Amino acid sequence: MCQSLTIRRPDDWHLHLRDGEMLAAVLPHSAAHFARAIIMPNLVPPVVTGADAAAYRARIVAALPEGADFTPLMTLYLTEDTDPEDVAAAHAQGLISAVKLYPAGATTNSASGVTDFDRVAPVLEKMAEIGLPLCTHGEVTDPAVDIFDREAVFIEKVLDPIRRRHPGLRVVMEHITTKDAADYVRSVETGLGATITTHHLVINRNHILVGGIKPHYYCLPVAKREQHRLALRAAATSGDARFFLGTDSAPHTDANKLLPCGCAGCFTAPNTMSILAEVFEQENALDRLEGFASLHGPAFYDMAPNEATLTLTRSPARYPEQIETAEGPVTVFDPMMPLNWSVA
Ligand SMILES: NC(=O)N[C@@H](CC(=O)O)C(=O)O
Ligand SMILES: [Zn+2]
Ligand SMILES: [Zn+2]
Repeated sequence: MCQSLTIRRPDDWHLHLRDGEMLAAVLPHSAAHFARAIIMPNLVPPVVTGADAAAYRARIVAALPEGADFTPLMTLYLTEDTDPEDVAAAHAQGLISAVKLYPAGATTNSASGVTDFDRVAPVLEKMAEIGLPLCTHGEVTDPAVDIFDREAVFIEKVLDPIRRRHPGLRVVMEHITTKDAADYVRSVETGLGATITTHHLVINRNHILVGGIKPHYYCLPVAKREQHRLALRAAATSGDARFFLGTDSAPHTDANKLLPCGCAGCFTAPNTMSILAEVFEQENALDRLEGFASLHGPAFYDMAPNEATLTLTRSPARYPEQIETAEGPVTVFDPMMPLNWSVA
C-alpha cells in the first residue's frame, strides 16, 4: 500500500477569498497548499474593471503570510456595462486570466450579473478574439425552473447558444454538479472545460436534507442526486484533461449560514487535498490526482504546471472544525469520513 504521494503543487481554478478580515483569515489556508488560484470577483461591490482587479490583487498579495508562494489569478465580473476595451487592456497587461459570467440573481452577490445576453455579445466577441476564457456560473434563474434542473436548462438555453454564437470562445463550466454537464463537456473536443469542486464529489442532496437540514452542505449549484455525484467522481478520476479542480471554497460565517435564509457556500480550503486523496483512493485512481489537481487546469489556461511539489502522506489528516475570523467562526466542510491522507 502506498504511503506517500508526491505531485506537482496543485492550483485551485475557482476560489472565493472575499476581502478585508475574511480574506486575511482564509487566504493562508489556500496559500499553504495551492500555488495559484482563479479568484472569483463576486465581492460587494463586484470586481468589474481592470482597475478593480488590480486593486483587489494588491489587497490579496498584501494579506499573504510571509514566505507564502501563491499567485492570485484575477477575474472580472461580467456586467451588461462591461467595456470590451477595458477587458482587452486588462488581459494584455497580464492582469486577468478570465471573465466570470453570473446570470443575475443566480448565487451569492450576483445582483449585477447578466440578464440580457445580447448586451454582452461584444465583450464575448472580444474575448474569443484574444483567447480570454469565460467562466460560467451555469444556472438559469427563471423562477419557473426547478432548482435541481437549473444547470441542465442553462446548458441548453444559455450556454449552447452562446457557444454557437461565439465559436472561438473558450469556456469553463464552473462547479458542475450533473451528469448532463459532464456529458456536455465530453461532447466538445477543444475549448470547453469544467471545474469540479471537492464537496460535490462527497455530498448528494440527501446529505443536505435527510435527518434535519444541514446548512453547511448548502451551496450553489445545490448538490444533486447520487447518480450525478457518481458521474462527477467518474469524470474527475477519469484522467480526461477537460475536468480539473476548482474548489469553490466559499467562506461564510456560521452566523450567516445558520439563518432562516442562510448563505450558500462550503468552506473546503483547509482539507480539500486530504479529501481529494481519499476520494481518488476510493476510486482506485490515486495516480490521477495529479492530473486533476495540478496538470489539467494549467493546460486549459495555457500555463505551465508548477515546478514545486506537494507531498501527501498516509496519516490521519488534522484540520480544525472551524476557523476563527474577525467576523466570527467559519465552519470547515465536514466530509463525514476519516481522512487518511495529510499534506506533509
Ligand atoms: N458556491 C456557492 O454556494 N457560493 C459562492 C458563489 C458561487 O460560486 O456560486 C459564494 O460566493 O458564496
Ligand atoms: Zn458559482
Ligand atoms: Zn464559486
